[in-house]
Amino acid sequence: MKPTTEDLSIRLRDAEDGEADVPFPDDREPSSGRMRQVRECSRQLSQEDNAEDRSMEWSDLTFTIGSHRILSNITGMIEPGKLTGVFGPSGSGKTTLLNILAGRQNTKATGMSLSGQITTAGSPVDPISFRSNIAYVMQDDSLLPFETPRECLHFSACLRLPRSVTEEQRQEFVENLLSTLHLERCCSTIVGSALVKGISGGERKRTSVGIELITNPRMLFLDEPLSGLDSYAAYTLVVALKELAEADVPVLCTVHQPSSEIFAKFDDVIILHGGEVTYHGPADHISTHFDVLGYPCPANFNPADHVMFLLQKEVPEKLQVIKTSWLDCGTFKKMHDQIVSLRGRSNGHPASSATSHSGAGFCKQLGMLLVREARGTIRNKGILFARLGMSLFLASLYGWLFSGSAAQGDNTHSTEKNCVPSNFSAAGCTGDFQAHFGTIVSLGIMAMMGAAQPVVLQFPQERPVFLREYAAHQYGVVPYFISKTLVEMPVVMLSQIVTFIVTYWWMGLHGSVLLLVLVSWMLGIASSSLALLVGCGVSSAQKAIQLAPLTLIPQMLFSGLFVPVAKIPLSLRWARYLCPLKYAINLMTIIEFQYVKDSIDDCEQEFPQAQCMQQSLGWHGEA
Ligand SMILES: Nc1ncnc2c1ncn2[C@@H]1O[C@H](COP(=O)(O)OP(=O)(O)OP(=O)(O)O)[C@@H](O)[C@H]1O
Repeated sequence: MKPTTEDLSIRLRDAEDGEADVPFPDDREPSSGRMRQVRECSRQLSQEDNAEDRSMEWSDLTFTIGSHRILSNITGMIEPGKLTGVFGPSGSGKTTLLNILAGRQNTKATGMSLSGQITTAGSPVDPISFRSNIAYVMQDDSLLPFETPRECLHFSACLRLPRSVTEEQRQEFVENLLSTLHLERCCSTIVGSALVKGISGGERKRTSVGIELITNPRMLFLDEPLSGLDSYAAYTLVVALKELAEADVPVLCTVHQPSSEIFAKFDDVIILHGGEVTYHGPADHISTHFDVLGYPCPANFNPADHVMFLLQKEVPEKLQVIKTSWLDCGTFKKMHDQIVSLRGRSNGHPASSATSHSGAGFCKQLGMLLVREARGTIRNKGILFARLGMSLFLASLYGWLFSGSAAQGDNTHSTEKNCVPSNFSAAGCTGDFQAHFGTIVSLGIMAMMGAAQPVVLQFPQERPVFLREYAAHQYGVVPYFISKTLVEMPVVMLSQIVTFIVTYWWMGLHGSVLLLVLVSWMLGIASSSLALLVGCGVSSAQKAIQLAPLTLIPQMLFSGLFVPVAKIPLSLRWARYLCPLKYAINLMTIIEFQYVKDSIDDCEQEFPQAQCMQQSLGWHGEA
């Protein structure tokens, strides 16, 4: 005969009574030496002590999007001293639960609704305003590829620890953290990326954890920290997390498929299925729980695998029985009573929220960002040489294409009568003048594109790092932008010098080479700032590439090459004031054609070509 839900509940209670010497929650003896030292050190350095508030409880959490119930009546808690894992099949709601508790899930958009209560040490919290108290390590590591683990930790320590902390203390803390996370061997190797080999995935993950430990967080959440790691790297990371938990920081992490060694490291586990809890309690009690429900774990079988297979192969009616039995069992009731008692003690007082603002002032932020940006630019030799190589190649191509096209005007001042340069054809603004003016416009366009193109992709790639650091109040937008621009300036200058060294004599230009380099450099800076703006407005590199022409192509239309300024419809003519390219081309043509300007002024009435040039260049108040 099939056991009823009531029978199962009684059997579960009996089984739990037999284990009365393992109370929930259990008080394990903290074993970690080094992690505890790091915690103590960060607590002292950040001058905060909130050890008592380090628990989180949630009850009856239900989250729906439209008609889709993603989480259903979830109740649970995490406590200091414990490493808690959230397990479950794909799509069971693990990430959603973690994000809601961490205040990183948008729950207020149209069609979304969240109900239930979240408290910390019994005091109600709004997860979004409490989020700065929770360190969160995302599934994809947000680290800069050309920084080393030591530099990442040092950067974070400089900007997040209070100003009273000395440089020696900071360095000592960083070294301590590196050795606690077993990062000594790779501390001077770059992090790397998909294209550049760097430290291993496990080391990257431990670096991310280290960054979050700088400011003494109340709790640490990690989304799928073991994904992509080999079994040993995954194990060492879990050992580090366990040590951290034992040093009084509750750690909650989602895990897809833990090995038995990893599973054994967890103190508590939450098993989700279809947005509902099937088990939440001590990891070493899970086999007994499912055994009582009629699903004994075979000998020498990983209990996590056993439960995961069970949840995926069992029919819906039986799964419903498992879920109902959980709400009826003693483990759940003890946890529920503990939550009620904690909330009763706090008397509904809202939780204190320690907001961590940058420990550094504006100049310190700017200095740190400048050093990091310059370091990244110098180390990223591939991109640096590609930029300079591209300038060299394009300059050679342009030089070849326009070779000598500007040189023919040298006889301009030679005769009194023929005062307009000989390169102005009788057909008007076409022919040689067009080629001469074309050299200037194409140099301008090259400066604009060459500076904008690399930057437009840069921010979308760095976006996760910026968002993480900005959310942690490490620095403001202004120092970030200034540092990027300041580091971009010498790079743009270098590529303009390369361009003009190749083209100036080859094309036979007349204007001052220094002024031409200066103007195209300013154009490059303006264009890279514009590209940064486009990059900031979109979430991915692909979108940035698609949007970039929107800002660059209209500038070319107002350059004066395709249609003279005077012929642009009045209703559109104002737009040229928004185009750095137009300003630069005006300046460059004034510099380049200065030697014929007087002649053109003198001959304006006599030669229609001269008037045409006045219009193209925007002289006589048209610019
Ligand atoms: N914005 C959304 N709109 C509709 N459904 C969503 C949305 N976000 C998540 N879901 C659904 O919620 C369920 C839970 O998603 P969640 O990412 O939390 O699962 P998970 O357990 O973390 O899965 P995995 O292990 O594969 O990452 C899934 O069925 C998913 O399709």
